[in-house]
Amino acid sequence: MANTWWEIQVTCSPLLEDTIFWRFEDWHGRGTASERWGQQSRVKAYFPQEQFCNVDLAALALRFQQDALCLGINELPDVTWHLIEDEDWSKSWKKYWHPQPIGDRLLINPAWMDPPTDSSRLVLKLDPGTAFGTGTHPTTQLCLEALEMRLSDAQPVTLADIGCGSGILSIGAILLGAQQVYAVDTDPLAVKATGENRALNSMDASRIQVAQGSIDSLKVSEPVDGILCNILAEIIVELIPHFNAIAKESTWGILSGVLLEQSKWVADTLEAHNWTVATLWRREDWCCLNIRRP
Ligand SMILES: C[S@@+](CC[C@H](N)C(=O)[O-])C[C@H]1O[C@@H](n2cnc3c(N)ncnc32)[C@H](O)[C@@H]1O
Repeated sequence: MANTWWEIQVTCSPLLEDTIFWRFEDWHGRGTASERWGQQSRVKAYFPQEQFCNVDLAALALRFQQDALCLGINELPDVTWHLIEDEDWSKSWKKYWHPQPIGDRLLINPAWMDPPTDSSRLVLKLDPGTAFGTGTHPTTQLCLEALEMRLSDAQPVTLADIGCGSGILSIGAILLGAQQVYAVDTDPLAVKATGENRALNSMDASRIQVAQGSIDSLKVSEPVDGILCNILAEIIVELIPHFNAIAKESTWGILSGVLLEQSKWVADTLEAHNWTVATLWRREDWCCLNIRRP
């Protein structure tokens, strides 16, 4: 465990907030959080000191400015960073993360807090560690809400979770009634976090089988009923041609991590591989594609 952390703070136009948030999550920022600051947004994240040196941080600030220019935002983001000690760090980011209801049935509860006693929701306990997936990002929320709709008929289904991160979708799926989930992630820290969160939720290792790798590392013995994939569009379009190997005629999918302007590109790729977009759900600049066979 690191003793010293970078606290990076970006004050920017609300139009840039999502991009900054996503970049922080993609770089495995701990406790990524955003809040309104007058007319502006303020996004913060924490990183172990050894992850960046000052030069890296200066380059990162430049990257955010380029993001603003690419999006046609004239008001450039203000980026600051400073080092804080371990104890301050845990107080800093944990204070932004509270129990969070998602959809009608789930409640994401930080591992270090007692779940509320007055809620009838299914409690998903989570300590994301350095992995993506706290439930605060719109793409994760959209996937969980879509799962809730898909699994409400309580059919025993088997799922693949490609890019499982903290394991939030796999665990949410089991809570919502899925029988078994096969999860993979290319990041070993995500594989570890998924295993730890599975245990935190008292789920047997056989219900969520997690492995390091991508779609070809899924340990499925037969086609799955549903595919979950919340990764960036650039990666999803590379994975789509491989979906057929783990799917049957009735298999459905929930894909997110796709920016609205990328949705046509992803839909066209799906159609070229015998999939169709049944519904497209939108939150902020992101969308979630509910897919099935034509
Ligand atoms: C946006 S996070 C999603 C985490 C979680 N499933 C959620 O919905 O919040 C994407 C995850 O995909 C992983 N990833 C990236 N490329 C991948 C690939 N080609 N195959 C499998 N996982 C990948 C990343 O390491 C990251 O943990």
